[in-house]
Amino acid sequence: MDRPFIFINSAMSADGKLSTKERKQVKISGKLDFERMDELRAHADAIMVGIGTVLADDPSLTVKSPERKAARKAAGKSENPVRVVVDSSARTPLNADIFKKGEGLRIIAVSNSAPEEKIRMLEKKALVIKTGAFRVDLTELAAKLKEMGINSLMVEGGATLNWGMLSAGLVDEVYTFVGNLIIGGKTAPTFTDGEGFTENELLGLELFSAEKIEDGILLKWKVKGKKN
Ligand SMILES: NC(=O)c1ccc[n+]([C@@H]2O[C@H](COP(=O)([O-])OP(=O)(O)OC[C@H]3O[C@@H](n4cnc5c(N)ncnc54)[C@H](O)[C@@H]3O)[C@@H](O)[C@H]2O)c1
Ligand SMILES: Nc1nc(=O)c(N)c(NC[C@H](O)[C@H](O)[C@H](O)COP(=O)(O)O)[nH]1
Repeated sequence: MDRPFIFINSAMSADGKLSTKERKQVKISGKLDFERMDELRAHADAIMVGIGTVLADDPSLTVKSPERKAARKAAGKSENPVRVVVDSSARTPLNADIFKKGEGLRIIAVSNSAPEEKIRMLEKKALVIKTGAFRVDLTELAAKLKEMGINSLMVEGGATLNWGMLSAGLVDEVYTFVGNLIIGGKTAPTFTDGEGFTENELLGLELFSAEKIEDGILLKWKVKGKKN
């Protein structure tokens, strides 16, 4: 395959929302689900988020457990997976936590229409990859990551990037933790936003695991391709 193995891991409310209508982060996962997420991060070659998530949550995307960081080191890897931001217009703030915290390569994926001056500033902190005219070409980006030796890629949202990856046929597996709360709001981000599929484009999934974790449930799906 000319791209890495790609999976999405997200936490959503019982009504399918990723955050509130103000795009404010909500604690959906409990301690055990955050531990599971840390384990997934520690085993991934790279983690990817959209610029919407960086602007809303300012995540560091680092491995948290000292034991897992040490295990990565012992295996000759950096403490953290490569951190990738999909950011067509190069809006990533220069003081974002992904730059401030932890060691390891950062990649900012921009489009060819991103402002050159901002790209030069980002290049002091990260590798900048340009693909696509106005929007990052996710297929080309995935192929470039593979060329760099990235064999497993964990996508951590948000709603628009999930759509971009799923609709481009770039996702092998989807892990959704469904938490014990309702967020509501028709403008609150859901697991997959974007344009949405029409009736005859729907994406089929196969459930391969359902596990109760604290007061929620973790569902694991394989992506099977077009449903009909
Ligand atoms: N609960 C969770 O697990 C979880 C995880 C991550 C984010 N979130 C939430 O999701 C929200 C952010 O989601 P969002 O949808 O606003 O932003 P996002 O993180 O999905 O980023 C979207 C941006 O990615 C960029 N992009 C570039 N090329 C693209 C392409 N080809 N396809 C798709 N996107 C492309 C665009 O600039 C787009 O605006 C926040 O509220 C955050 O708290 C929740
Ligand atoms: N798995 C998960 N459960 C949640 O309940 C929740 N709100 C998020 N939200 C994802 C979001 O982007 C977080 O901000 C990053 O998971 C934080 O990452 P850092 O700790 O900064 O590395 N993710």
